[in-house]
Amino acid sequence: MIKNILDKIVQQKRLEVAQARKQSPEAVLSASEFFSRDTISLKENLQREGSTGIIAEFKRKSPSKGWINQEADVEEVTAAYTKYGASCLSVLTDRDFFGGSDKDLIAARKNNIPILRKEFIIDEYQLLEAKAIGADVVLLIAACLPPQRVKELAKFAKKLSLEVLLELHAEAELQHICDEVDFVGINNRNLKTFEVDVEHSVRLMQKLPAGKICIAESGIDNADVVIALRNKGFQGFLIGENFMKHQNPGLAFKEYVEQLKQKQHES
Ligand SMILES: O=C(O)c1ccccc1NCC(=O)[C@H](O)[C@H](O)COP(=O)(O)O
Repeated sequence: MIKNILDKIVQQKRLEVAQARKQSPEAVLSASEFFSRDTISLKENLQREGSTGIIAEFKRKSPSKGWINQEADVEEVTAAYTKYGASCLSVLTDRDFFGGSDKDLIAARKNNIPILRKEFIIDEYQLLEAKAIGADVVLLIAACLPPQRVKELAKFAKKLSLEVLLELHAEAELQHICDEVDFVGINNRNLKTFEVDVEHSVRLMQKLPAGKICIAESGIDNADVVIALRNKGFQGFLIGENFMKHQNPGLAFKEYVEQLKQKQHES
């Protein structure tokens, strides 16, 4: 029985992985021009003095909103995100639910900042793919994986020099946190109702073990929220729709960062 959207997405991923493995076996992936490149560290970027901490997402559509920006040009948008101070790019590579593709990430790779492959990872093959298309960071979603699989996949990612963001939605998933993950993300979007509540990340953060870099995800719609979350100890802020809903997401990002800097200066 399908319980929420993630179950549906994971079902689709199983089919996609089986098909992709036939089309491009591991040896093909490891021959990619990006496979041997040195990855760029998000950890270092987030800890850099003056970092905005913003992980700016290229997101054309979503299960909760349908099409957000069907026309957006990935090269143009990610270049602007980079130019105006993103600490990292997040690129959705899922086609069916988010309108993304591996090609989008390859296009975003022209920018010299870390890139998160935003994907629903259930298999080591997808980590090889991430490396082959030029990602630096991968996402593991606790709600899709048992704790032991998080550990195995995170270990495999580290061998490929990929940093790992573990995403939590609920307190019951705290047991998924392991030494191999670099960042713990708390997603504010309820997967059953799609409601977003930024206070969710604040509440759950208080239960996290010390020592992990925390990233707040979803529904962060203004600079005041970033400041409030930073004051609570978050170092990263994953933001998609708030920029992508504008005709010119890069300009929306620029204005957001200007507001953030202005407010930080005043406080
Ligand atoms: O965005 C959705 O509707 C969604 C539905 C089901 C699973 C994941 C979903 N989003 C993935 C994300 O984590 C967000 O794209 C990311 O946190 C940015 O969120 P936002 O700033 O609210 O676009």
